[in-house]
Amino acid sequence: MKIKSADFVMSNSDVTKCPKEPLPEYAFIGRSNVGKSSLINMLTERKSLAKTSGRPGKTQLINHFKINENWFLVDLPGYGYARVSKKDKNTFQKYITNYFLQREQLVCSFVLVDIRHDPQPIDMEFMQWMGENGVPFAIIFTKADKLKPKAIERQVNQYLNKLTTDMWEEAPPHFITSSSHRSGRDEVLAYIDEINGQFFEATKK
Ligand SMILES: Nc1nc2c(ncn2[C@@H]2O[C@H](COP(=O)(O)OP(=O)(O)OP(=O)(O)O)[C@@H](O)[C@H]2O)c(=O)[nH]1
Repeated sequence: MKIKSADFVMSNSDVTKCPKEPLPEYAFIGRSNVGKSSLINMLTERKSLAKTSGRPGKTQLINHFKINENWFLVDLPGYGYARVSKKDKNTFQKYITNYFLQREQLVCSFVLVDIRHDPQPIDMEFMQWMGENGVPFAIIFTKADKLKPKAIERQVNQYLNKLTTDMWEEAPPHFITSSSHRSGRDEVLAYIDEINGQFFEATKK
């Protein structure tokens, strides 16, 4: 997929105020500092569509970007940031939960995990919650440039084994990416393209 346009549309914390256009939507979520902003900038070929920084936990809203005038990319707040107060955490959980459960045009979410880390309870719990609530998702492993191929394979297998042993028969789709090396981009975009095709085919009927 060629990215012809990528435009910021709005930020808010209320799912009912999200854009009304019936376009397929893809949410990106993961632990703070996982490399989400860098990934979004790599995918869209924009230097700072999503703001990158070394300061974890800065995105606190549901951020909509319109891509190629025919799908939405949604940048969600990072979870598990220790310095966010308990009150903020509860508010965060509520509006993010509402977003996942109520946003009809959300066709797939990408859960980002740092490939260097072993499966963390917070990520597993989140994926389990997505599965239980029928929210389709794929996993994006980030920062693959930090590991050698053998170690990448080991980490990916660890995740997939854990998911298939503890949760489901089949593991969700997964992608291995590095924003620093610009790898995995074509695969993620091809996947989005494929789902977009299915979405527009289904809405024609
Ligand atoms: N080596 C390497 N570092 C990366 C990669 N992607 C991001 N980083 C670094 O990881 C840190 C966090 O990156 P961000 O893209 O800001 O992460 P984020 O998930 O948006 O962070 P939050 O604001 O906490 O949500 C930065 O120091 C990035 O330079 C990658 O592919 N490879």
